[in-house]
Amino acid sequence: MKTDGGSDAAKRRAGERAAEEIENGFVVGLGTGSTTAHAIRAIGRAIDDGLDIRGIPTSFQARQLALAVGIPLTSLDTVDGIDLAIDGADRVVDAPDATAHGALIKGGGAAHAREKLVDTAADRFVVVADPSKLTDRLERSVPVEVLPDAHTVVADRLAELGGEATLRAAEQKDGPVVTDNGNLVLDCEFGPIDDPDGLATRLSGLPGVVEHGLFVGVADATYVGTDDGVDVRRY
Ligand SMILES: O=C[C@H](O)[C@H](O)[C@H](O)COP(=O)(O)O
Repeated sequence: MKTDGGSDAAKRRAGERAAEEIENGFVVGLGTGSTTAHAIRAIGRAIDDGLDIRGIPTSFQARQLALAVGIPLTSLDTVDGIDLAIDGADRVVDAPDATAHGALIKGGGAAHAREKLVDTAADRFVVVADPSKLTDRLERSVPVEVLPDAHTVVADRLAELGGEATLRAAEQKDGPVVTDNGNLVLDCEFGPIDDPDGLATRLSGLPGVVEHGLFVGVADATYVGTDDGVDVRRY
């Protein structure tokens, strides 16, 4: 599984705390990544103890883990809604006085397209993170999932927006990362992103872009695991 540093104990505290929010009968969006994996394992243990819920995974990885720990699965087109989504993030803006407070960059594991679909469909979306993910403003590259035929055209459009795009390369395969949806990922460096909402709108408008990793105004709370507990930010 891809990881991005951070303490595993802090990730576990955040994930397990978020899993405690789940009530009997919930439909739960199951995010992707090493932090959410702790929530998924905790949900599996709660199911062993009698909790009755259904999960909607956001990736192949989340689905495999959910199956392994015994979470009954369903799909977006089978349910009336999602009660709660739990998902990780690569960066979380932690600046209460800034309009971007709570904005996220996701997609370090190339799962952001399905994650955004599920996270935005949920009545409540809780981010789980360790302190290494918190930042005053977004500076990390933005993952942009593109149709395979579109990667050079989109890279040119991203350059016009001031970004430098790199096609994400696979690590144990020659060639690019191919997403769960059969697409490619451009990681785009914009430098400091002062207006994530505006950039998100421009990225969404580019033909060939399937989804980008800026999540602005989507999260309802972030649970930050620490050395000895969990700090909660509500938005
Ligand atoms: O595509 C992957 C997702 O957006 C992950 O939720 C994100 O990369 C955070 O993963 P982790 O909890 O492993 O840092």
